[in-house]
Amino acid sequence: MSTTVETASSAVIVAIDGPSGTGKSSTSKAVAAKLGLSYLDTGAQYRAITWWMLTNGIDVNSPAEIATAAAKPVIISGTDPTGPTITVDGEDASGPIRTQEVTSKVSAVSAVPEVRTIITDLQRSIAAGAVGGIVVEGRDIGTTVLPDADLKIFLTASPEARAARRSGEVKGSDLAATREALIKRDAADSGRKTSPLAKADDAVEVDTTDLTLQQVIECVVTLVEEKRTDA
Ligand SMILES: Nc1ncnc2c1ncn2[C@@H]1O[C@H](COP(=O)(O)OP(=O)(O)O)[C@@H](O)[C@H]1O
Ligand SMILES: Nc1ccn([C@@H]2O[C@H](COP(=O)(O)OP(=O)(O)O)[C@@H](O)[C@H]2O)c(=O)n1
Repeated sequence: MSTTVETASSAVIVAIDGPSGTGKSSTSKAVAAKLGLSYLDTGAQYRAITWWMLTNGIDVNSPAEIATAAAKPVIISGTDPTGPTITVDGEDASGPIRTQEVTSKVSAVSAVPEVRTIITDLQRSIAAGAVGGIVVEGRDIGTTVLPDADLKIFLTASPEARAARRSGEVKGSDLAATREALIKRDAADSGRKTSPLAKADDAVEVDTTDLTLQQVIECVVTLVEEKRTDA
């Protein structure tokens, strides 16, 4: 299958990658809403397939079992940035995919090549159908899913800043434990064989450690507008 995604000529495709807590989701949603683009959270899709495996008795420590079951769940992503949705076999999965159990297993499930092939195809078809353009965020969008994206951004931030942001979301969470879990997940995502978390050679790197979310959003909006002017 070709990796080139064809969309209407005015449509812009933006790929935003980076590790956990760098601001991918918040930035991508805000940029897409501001510029009238669709939005796709690819992490939510990997979380959804992981949740399905866990609730359907699949041994998530067995890559062979995961591979055999990978094509079974029907995952549908709604791409409105002001209200993104995700369903699995018709059921709203937006809550259950954010549990600690799913977070701790998602790297193992998403490392299985059969899972990546299925989810990557799904992502490409969603991007191709986004006639007004789309912001797609994840770990391998600029390198693998949409290598011809018009603009590629790679967000980074220090582990301390990322852990502080993540623990700020959960009341009573332990900062040190959050930091350790985050570093462990980054290592698994960066170290896997198939389509690891990586910066594309032609991606613009933005270190968000000392930037406010608003500053990051403005930076990305400016980069998209520059691309549109150049086109
Ligand atoms: N530049 C920033 N400064 C402070 N907090 C931020 C910044 N970017 C994002 N956040 C906050 O950090 C948390 C994680 O952001 P999120 O967008 O979910 O990151 P990611 O998708 O990369 O994991 C959210 O609560 C978000 O509001
Ligand atoms: N393009 C992507 C996106 C996510 N993922 C996997 O999905 C997990 C969850 O992604 P996420 O974006 O929801 O993670 P958070 O950083 O938001 O916690 C990641 O840790 C990866 O294991 C991936 O492999 N490839």
